[in-house]
Amino acid sequence: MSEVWLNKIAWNDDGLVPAIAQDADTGEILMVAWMNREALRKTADLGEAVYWSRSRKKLWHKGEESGHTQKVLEIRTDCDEDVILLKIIQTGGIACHTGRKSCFFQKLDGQEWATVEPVLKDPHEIYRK
Ligand SMILES: N=c1c2ncn([C@@H]3O[C@H](COP(=O)(O)OP(=O)(O)OP(=O)(O)O)[C@@H](O)[C@H]3O)c2ncn1[C@@H]1O[C@H](COP(=O)(O)O)[C@@H](O)[C@H]1O
Ligand SMILES: [Mg+2]
Ligand SMILES: [Zn+2]
Repeated sequence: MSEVWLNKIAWNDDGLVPAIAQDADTGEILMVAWMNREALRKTADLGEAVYWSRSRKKLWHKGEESGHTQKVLEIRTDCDEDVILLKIIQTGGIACHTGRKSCFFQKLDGQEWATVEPVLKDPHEIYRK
């Protein structure tokens, strides 16, 4: 198989690489998750973000439950090929399972982490649990 492009990635000891999802329009960082080989291959094939869930130990097609899929416009890696950057369009405008746009909603304020982004939708309405 011609998977030279996948061999180039510096997979960690668990066979994973961190993947950053960035809003293709605004440049905002929406989330960071993990990919294994299969996840990256599927992401490229599908044109939608597929991660590896470390706790659930399975491929995770982002949005499979919430509908908040991520359309992938571009896949990049960095100079030493140990991180993946996805330029995406976020379906529903919500990447985070807390109902916020971005997972990066906590900001250091002195000695405390302050929540600085609004919940756009109640997670109980997004997830049936
Ligand atoms: N939807 C999310 C979600 N969205 C963004 N993120 C971020 O992505 C990171 C995923 O990396 P991890 O390896 O820590 O993921 P994980 O711990 O294996 O995932 P969970 O066990 O938390 O589900 C998290 O740390 C969050 O910052 C999410 N992490 C988990 N989920 C869960 O994924 C499931 C499916 O959600 P949808 O994909 O939106 O349908 C639901 O159960 C959600 O709770
Ligand atoms: Mg987690
Ligand atoms: Zn989140």
